[in-house]
Amino acid sequence: MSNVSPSLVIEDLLKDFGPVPALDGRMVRVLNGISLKANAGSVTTLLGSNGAGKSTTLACAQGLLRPDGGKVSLLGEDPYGASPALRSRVGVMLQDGGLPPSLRPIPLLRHVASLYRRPADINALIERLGIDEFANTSIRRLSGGQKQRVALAAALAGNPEVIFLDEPSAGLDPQSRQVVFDLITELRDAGLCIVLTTHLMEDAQRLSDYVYIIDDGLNVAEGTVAELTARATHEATAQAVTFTAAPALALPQMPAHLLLLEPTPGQYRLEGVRDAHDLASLTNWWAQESILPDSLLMQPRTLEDVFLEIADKGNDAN
Ligand SMILES: Nc1ncnc2c1ncn2[C@@H]1O[C@H](COP(=O)(O)OP(=O)(O)OP(=O)(O)O)[C@@H](O)[C@H]1O
Repeated sequence: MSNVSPSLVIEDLLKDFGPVPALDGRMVRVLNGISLKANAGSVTTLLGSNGAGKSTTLACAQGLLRPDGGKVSLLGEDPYGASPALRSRVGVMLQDGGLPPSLRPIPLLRHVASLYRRPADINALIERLGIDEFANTSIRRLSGGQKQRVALAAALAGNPEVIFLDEPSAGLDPQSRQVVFDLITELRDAGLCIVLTTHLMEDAQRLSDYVYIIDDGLNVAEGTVAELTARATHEATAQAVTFTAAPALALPQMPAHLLLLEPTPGQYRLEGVRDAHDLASLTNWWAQESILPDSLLMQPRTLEDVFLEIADKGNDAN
């Protein structure tokens, strides 16, 4: 770990919305004490289900919303009501784009870049993100994925040190998604602090250096993808082994923590495998019955498994 201070520090963040008419005019607390840090040269991801509080956390981190408690420090300053000097060091890509609908993308991007003292090479960004392909279409008529690409270019136009990306891959086709992912990785390698939100586990797994899992306005787990998935292998639900063999085999008795199923004819699945002994329960049966599977797959833990376990625990506790 470097001794450089984190670009973003959030401590015990609280945020209330309301009054909400459906709740007899009461306020509703949507952030319940979120704490996190994000470093330069790193992709920090807030992962959580719909309504978990990710966008609200970003809005407080960017200074768009005033927190009701806790502290936010962005590049050493409180971002709420911050100086223009701080704002020029930060790029923001909002979930709904926030782009003026009647303008065409390229004049818009050139204008945004001209507002900054040290703008990015806007032509290079336009080419990189394929924006010239729809240069003559107004923002209003762009597809969701095209708008996303323009919004990303606008967020990068000022050459920011920190960039906030709210669901950057939403609505993108596989090719554009790859372009955006490569760009994010390059910006990270160039030293930017990138903070993004997603509820897509695969995106989080591919892009993140550090992940915070947010649930009900609180960070409930954190770590690198490797740390989060490794931790889960020691927990109750472990890896699954799937294999294909002749259909309708008589299934043997397995140790109580293992579950052997044939979900579809000839496709078998052993759940709850924690160690080599568990695997031996399976291979001993194959040896006794002279079964040689046609295919075999160990399924490593994914962020999705970790996320679902945490969500299950949350539901059990409620
Ligand atoms: N202005 C508002 N007034 C009342 N409630 C709000 C307001 N803005 C957000 N909320 C509520 O706050 C909660 C958190 O919303 P937020 O947008 O931060 O979630 P999210 O994790 O980003 O979700 P998603 O993945 O769906 O974008 C939700 O229950 C939402 O309905």
